[in-house]
Amino acid sequence: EITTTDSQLSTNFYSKSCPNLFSAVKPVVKSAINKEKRMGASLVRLFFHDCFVNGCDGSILLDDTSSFTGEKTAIPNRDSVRGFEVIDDIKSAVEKACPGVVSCADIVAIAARDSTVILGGPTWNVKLGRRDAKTASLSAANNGLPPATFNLNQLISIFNALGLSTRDLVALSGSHTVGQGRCISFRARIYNETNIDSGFAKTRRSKCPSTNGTGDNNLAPLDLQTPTRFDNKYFKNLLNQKGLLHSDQQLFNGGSTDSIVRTYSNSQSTFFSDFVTGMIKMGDISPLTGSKGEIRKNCRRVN
Ligand code: HEM
Ligand SMILES: [Ca+2]
Ligand SMILES: [Ca+2]
Repeated sequence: EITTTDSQLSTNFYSKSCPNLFSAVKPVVKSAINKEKRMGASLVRLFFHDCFVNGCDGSILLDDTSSFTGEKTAIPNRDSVRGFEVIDDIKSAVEKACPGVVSCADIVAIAARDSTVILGGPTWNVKLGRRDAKTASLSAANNGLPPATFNLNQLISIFNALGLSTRDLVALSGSHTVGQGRCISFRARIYNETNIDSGFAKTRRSKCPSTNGTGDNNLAPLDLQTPTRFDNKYFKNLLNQKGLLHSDQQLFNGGSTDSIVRTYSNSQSTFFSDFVTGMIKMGDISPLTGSKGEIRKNCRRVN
C-alpha cells in the first residue's frame, strides 16, 4: 500500500502568507541545540515519529487529556521521544510573525531540517502546506513505528508499506549518527548477540545492567564516535559490528543492504544526498491538505 502522494506540498507554500517563517524558526532551534546538543537529534526523530503514524500531521504533538489519549504514551514514544517544549517555543515565535497561518506539522518538518544542518548534515528545501490533525492514534503509534527488535525483512516491509525504498531505509537510519538510546532498547543486543564487537559490547554493558528493569533508562550514544555530529560515522561503525541497536546492525549483517552501508561509509556525500531524498519522501507521507485538518493555535491541542 503506497500512502505517499506526489503531494500538493510546495517549498514556497508560505512565501506570501509568512515570508519570515524560516528566520523565525531557525534561531529557536539553534538556541535549543546550543543548550543541549542532543535536542537536534530529538527533533529529527520527532519528524519520523510523526510521519510514520498517519502521516506528517502533527498527531504526535497532541497531549493526552481526561477524554483523549494520543500518541505520547505509545511504547516507542513514552519516556523516549522529546522536543515538545522546543516545538512550543518555535510555534510561539511563528505565531508572533504570522498568526494562525503555519501548521505544527510543518514546524516539525522545518525543525528537523534545521537540526540536521546545525549538527553538520545536509540541507534541503522543505516542502510545506501540511495541516494539523484533529486526532491521534495510540494504536497506530504502537503498530506503525518499527521497534529495535525488527530484522532486516521487517524493516524493509514497514518502510516499503509507506512508499519508502530499501535505500531510503538505510539512508534514513543514518540519522542514528546523532542522539542516544536507552539501555532497554539495546540490552538484548549487548548481552545476547554475536554479531557485535566484543570490546564494544563490554563497554556498553558497564552502564546497562543485564537485569530487566535495572538501569532501563541509562543512555548510550547511537554513534559511539561522533554522537553530536551529523556525519557518516554511523555506517563505519556498522562495518565494525558496532551498531548499538539490533535494527542498526541488521543493515550490515550479510544481507541485501550491506552494499548500501558500504557505499555510505565510503562516501558521506552519497549518504547526504540519499538522506535528503529520504527525508523529502518521508515528509510526503499522507499530509492533510486543502480544507482537511486545521492550523492549530497550540500544537498540544486541537482548536
Ligand atoms: C529503521 C527503523 C528504526 C528503528 C528500529 C529505530 C529505533 C530507535 C530507537 C530504539 C531509538 C532509541 C530510543 C530510546 O531508547 O529511547 C532511536 C533513536 C533515534 N532515532 Fe531511530 N529508529 C529507526 C529509524 C529512524 C529514522 C528513520 C529516523 C529519522 C529519520 C530516526 C531518528 C532517530 C534519532 C535522531 C534518535 C535519537 C533521538 C534522541 O537522542 O533523542 N530513527 N531510534
Ligand atoms: Ca502523524
Ligand atoms: Ca555522528
